[in-house]
Amino acid sequence: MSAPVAPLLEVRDVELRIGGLHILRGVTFDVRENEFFTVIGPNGAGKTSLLNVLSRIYHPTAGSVAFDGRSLLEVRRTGLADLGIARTFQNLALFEHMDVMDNVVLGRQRLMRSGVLTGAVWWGRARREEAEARQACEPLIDLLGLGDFLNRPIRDLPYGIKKRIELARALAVEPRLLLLDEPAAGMNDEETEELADWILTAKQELGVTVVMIEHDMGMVTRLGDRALVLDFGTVVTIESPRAAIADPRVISAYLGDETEEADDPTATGTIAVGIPLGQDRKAKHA
Ligand SMILES: Nc1ncnc2c1ncn2[C@@H]1O[C@H](COP(=O)(O)OP(=O)(O)OP(=O)(O)O)[C@@H](O)[C@H]1O
Repeated sequence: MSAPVAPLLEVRDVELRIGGLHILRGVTFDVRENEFFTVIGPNGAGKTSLLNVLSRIYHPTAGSVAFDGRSLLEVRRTGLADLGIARTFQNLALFEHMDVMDNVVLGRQRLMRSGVLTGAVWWGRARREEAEARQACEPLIDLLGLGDFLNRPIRDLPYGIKKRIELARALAVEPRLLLLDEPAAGMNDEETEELADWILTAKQELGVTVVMIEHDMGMVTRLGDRALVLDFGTVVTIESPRAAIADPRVISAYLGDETEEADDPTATGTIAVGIPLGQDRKAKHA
């Protein structure tokens, strides 16, 4: 009998308190290698805070986070790329005046030995490395269908393409684990559908493990192997996305006190997206 494979990411009893707020409460889950793991939950549930813990922006008050058997809590944020962890943000973080290729190549910095300063000294080596980095990014540019936009400044491109460039830049790190924070935020249905295709293509071709926060339930059910549902910083359930959005505990988490007034929240495939964070929800964090 073969030994069970250890999870790639192990999160145990994570607590996060900031000021008077208790943001994450005993959050525990595993992500398996090659899995597409999604995190859903109402506004203010703690999803981005959880991603901030995984990407070392927030240090948890208690609990442990291990990546490939090693504690992440001893790793600096700047060391994540070396470990093979990359992240995208809810708001685009691209250099608007630079072209597509330059933005994507920036993602490879950790793989280049010459930094900006050493580059000034070892000009020749830096030039060579940059040329190699550009060459190494070409298959990724092709994979994500960005070839036609290569030398265009980011600022001239539509939002949907910019999101794809951000994905390419994160993938240029050659990560084992990719953290996506609401990739479909601000996109229309068509753009969302298209981005979902690109994410799936990248995942399949590059064999990367993904943790994705997303409000668009169509995207979550289409891409996700499992969904972790957070509410008030607590894990409500971890199950297949379809089972999760039909789970009465999840429906009631999304609807809060409005359960009796609402029709079937899953009917549109976008369960309760945009339900505002009411006073009751805020009070419960304290
Ligand atoms: N640095 C911080 N300082 C104070 N409060 C914070 C901080 N970070 C997060 N919070 C609070 O923690 C709670 C959870 O926020 P978080 O952004 O993680 O939720 P979310 O589930 O990602 O919400 P949304 O879906 O609206 O993005 C919120 O009440 C938020 O105001």
